[in-house]
This record gives sequence, C-alpha cells and structure tokens, in this order.
Amino acid sequence: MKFTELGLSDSLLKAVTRAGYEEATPIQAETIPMVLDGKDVIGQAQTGTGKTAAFALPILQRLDFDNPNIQALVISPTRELAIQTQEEIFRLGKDERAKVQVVYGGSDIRRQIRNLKQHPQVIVGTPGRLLDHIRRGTVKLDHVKMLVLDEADEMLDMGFLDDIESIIKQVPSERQTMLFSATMPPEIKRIGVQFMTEPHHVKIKAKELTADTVDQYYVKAKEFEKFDIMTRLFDVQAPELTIVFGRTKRRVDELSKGLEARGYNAAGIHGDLSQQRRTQIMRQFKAGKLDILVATDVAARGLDVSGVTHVYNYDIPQDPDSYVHRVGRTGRAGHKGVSLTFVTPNEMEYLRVIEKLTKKRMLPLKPPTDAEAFAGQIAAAEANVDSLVAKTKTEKYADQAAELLAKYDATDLVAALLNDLTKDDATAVPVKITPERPLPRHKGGGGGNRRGGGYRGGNRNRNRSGNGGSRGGNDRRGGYSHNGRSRDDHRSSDRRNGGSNDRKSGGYGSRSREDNRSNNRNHDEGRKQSSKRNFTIRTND
Ligand SMILES: Nc1ncnc2c1ncn2[C@@H]1O[C@H](COP(=O)(O)OP(=O)(O)OP(=O)(O)O)[C@@H](O)[C@H]1O
Repeated sequence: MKFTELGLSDSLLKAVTRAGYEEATPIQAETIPMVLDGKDVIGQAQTGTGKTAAFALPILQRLDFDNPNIQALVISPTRELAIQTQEEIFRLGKDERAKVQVVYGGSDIRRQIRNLKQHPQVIVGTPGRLLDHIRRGTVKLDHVKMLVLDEADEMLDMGFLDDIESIIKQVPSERQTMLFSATMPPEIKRIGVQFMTEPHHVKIKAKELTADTVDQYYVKAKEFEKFDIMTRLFDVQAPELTIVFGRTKRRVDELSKGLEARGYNAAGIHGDLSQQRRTQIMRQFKAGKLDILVATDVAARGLDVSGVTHVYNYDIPQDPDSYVHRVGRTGRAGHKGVSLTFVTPNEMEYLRVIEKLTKKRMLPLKPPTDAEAFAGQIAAAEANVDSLVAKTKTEKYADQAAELLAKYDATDLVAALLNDLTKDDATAVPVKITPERPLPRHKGGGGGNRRGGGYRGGNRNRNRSGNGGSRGGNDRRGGYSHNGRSRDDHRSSDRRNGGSNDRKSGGYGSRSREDNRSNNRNHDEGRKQSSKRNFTIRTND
C-alpha cells in the first residue's frame, strides 16, 4: 500500500521518501491509520518488517510541537535497541524538528539530565534508567499521551514486569498504549491488555513466524566439535556480515577470542562489557569494519544492521521465541539471509519445538569436510586475487615481477600468494571452547504452553539480582542463564544466499562469489590479525 493512503502529513511523507521506503509494509499499512486515530494497538509482524516506523510515524504526527512536555514514551529492552529507535524516530521527525531523546544505563546520567532540560517531546529508554530519572524527577511523564512497549513480550515477561508497572503508574491513564513485537505468547498478551483500553490486535498473517527471507539450516554436532565445524562453515559459506549467538557471556568471550585467533575479524558483546565498549563494537559492526559479531541475546531483539547475511546459533536457544528474534537479525526488509543452528544430539527435541512454533523446518546440513573447507577458502582467495589484479598498476611493479619470476617458479609464487590469502586451517590453531552444560533433556510435546509450564525454565523469578548471572552457565533458571542474557544486560547498569542448495553454495547456503568479491569488506584486515600460534582459551572457571 502507498504511504500516501495512510493519512500521514506531507512532511512525514517526505521523510518516508527520504528513507527510501516506497510502499508501506503490511504492519505499517494496518497500524498507522489506527494509531493516528488514537486507538490502542498490539502490532505483531515478522522480524524486519518495519514495526519501528509503524509506531514512529503516527506518533510524530500526533505530537503537539507547541507543547514542551514529554508526550510519547517508547520503552526498549536493550540499550542498543533504544539508541537505534531514537535515531529512527529522530530521522523521520527531522523536518518537524521533533525533539527525541534516549536514556539508557551505563552512560553518563549528568549528560542525559542536561539534555532532558532541552524539553524532549519523545523519550526512548530502557526501564532501569527511566526509573532512575523518574525518581530523580528529571523525567516527568504526566503529559505522556502515547506509550509504546517495543519488543512488548520481552518487556512484559517476568524479568521486566515490575519495572514496567512502576513506569506505567507514572503515565496518565488517559493515554494511547501500543505493544509491538514479532512474537506475542497469549499469556503475555493477557498481561499487556491490562494496561490497554480496547486494544486492536493487528497480527500480520504469515505462513511462518520467522521471516520467509531466511533459509534456515541446522547441523547436528557434539559440543566439542562445534567450533571447528563453524569455522569450516565460514570457509564454505563465506558469510559477509555475521552474528554468532552464544548462550552465555563466557561463551561469547571464548568464541570471539577463538575466532580472532583463527584470523577472523570478530568481536563479542554482552552485558558485562562497559557500555562504551558495547557501543563501539556495534558501531564497528554497523559500519562493516567487523565481519563477525558474537553476542548473547542482548543483540537478539530489534537490532537492525543492514547487510547481515548469516546468523549462527552456536548454541540452540532454550526459548523458541528467542530463536525467532535471533534469526530475524538477517533477512530484513526483504533481503535474503541464512541461519544455521548447532544442535547436540540430546537437544534435538528443542529443535523440533522451535520448528513447531515457527512452522518451518530447518534443513539439515552435514559438517563440511576439510577438503570442502579448503575449496571454499581457495574460492574466496581466487576472488581476492581477481580484485587485487584488477586494482594493481602493473607497470609500477613490472621490473620486480620479472626478477621474481626469474628467481622462482611461477606456480610457487602463486601458491605462496594463495597461502597468504587463506586462513589457517582449523587444526593449525587449536581452539578449545569450554563445554556448556547441555540443555536439560526436553520433556517432549512442547509448543503449546511455551512460557508457563513449558521449558523456559521452571523458575520464572529469573536473575532479579542482576549479578551477571551466566558465568558457568549456572544461574537460577535451573542452571541456565536467561538466553545468556543476565539482568545486567537489561538493568544492572540501568540499575542493575543465498541459502539455496545449489552448487555455488555447495549446499552450504553460501553467498555467490560475485557477492563476495564486491563485498570483500575486511577479510584482509582479519587475515592480518591471524597469528599462526597455538591458542587455547583459558577461563577463570
Ligand atoms: N516501508 C518500508 N520499506 C522499506 N524498508 C522499510 C520500510 N519500513 C521500514 N523499513 C526498513 O526495514 C528495516 C527493518 O525495520 P524495523 O527495524 O522497524 O523492523 P522490525 O519489524 O521492528 O523488526 P524486529 O522485529 O526485528 O524488531 C529497517 O532498516 C527499516 O529502515
């Protein structure tokens, strides 16, 4: 549907055109008129289908620019998502000079207070820091007329619910309330509607819960085999921008160090890192200066990084909703993506439960052999050679080239070049990743009651202490962290190709070589980091 049919103002239509949006997505087409009409809305649609603009545009239109008070509040589960959402609302409301501010934990509160004195009309924030500002009296919500819970099911789940209730108490009851997410379990929706008035539930029907643009695979492997298989898969699939999800913070640290040791341009983020470091890594990743982001579920919700081609679940998520959000970091806004999930033999039942929820079968992949990995590396190196030759001013080096050709056999020279352009093979740099305790044996069935008595872990009072929780994978959720994300991620510092199974992909969902060539981002950089030394991860545990 055309944006012009939705009742948006001319300046917002201009902003939409400037953003490059041609047509409204289904969730935008359905919810924008309702929100403009002042209705309470629950908006549910696949990941990456433009839910942010679906609430941002009508909110901007309903702002009274002569009113200096906070009129709209958007609550986000993670700092990174809050920052991104503020940026998008600001971008769309630029012509109207909408004042949009973000507040989140782990960053200088005095600066936030200074900015709050500039009278923002829209606030985006994480719950802990919002509460902090409310208590200090630096954020006053008594003029708020629009409230959004982004990633609403996450915000209304046990980990956040108390904070959300405390915040909502500060917002006038005469307000418009909106909940948005790709997933909305019925029992969470029941909690949500208590904060709403005659809500309209807009659920964009899709055959599958996950975006249909993502080709989903799984590899059955033993715990200790996963790392080597993953790097071999990288060689074969040649992912461009990749997110690897790990279950715990320790896992993320070890994986990112191990990948670096093998010459990949990788870095990890999780809730124990300083916010400064988290922001720095996200910036690098968004700018394409980092090929692989390794993360806990702190990066699973809402993050919109264009060009993420592959998502690897190094650990199968315990929570099927989490799977939906993780793989939703690729295949966004109509682009293609590939996801790959490792599953140990005793975790197969978890895979089936995820498939039941998503209504999509993951295709099994065999781990690539060494020969296949080598072939993948050589293919990438050849593509590199093509671009190197194309950009080299041959005359400049002609004499030295002739000298080298006289000294060495031409085949030896090219072989040395290829050796330099390929990464160390798995065995050359042994990496040992500390085994995580496997997920408890699944009781079977599943799918129906996902949260209540399902397998989200019996003890719903998770991680309230915000103690970082997941070291050793042993927290109060029966020995497993909440998807590797502790309350600390949420609050402690807030207060607490292709995919097709064709030859090019060799059956591994790789991107075409053409793609690789044109997007040969920083593989060279990555390679330079490669140290041909033995590398074993040490941990404190
Ligand atoms: N109408 C549109 N046409 C094209 N692209 C769009 C449109 N609306 C939004 N986008 C772009 O699509 C991408 C995904 O949007 P957004 O992050 O809002 O998705 P989402 O549905 O909130 O996903 P998630 O469930 O993962 O949070 C963004 O890069 C956004 O700029």
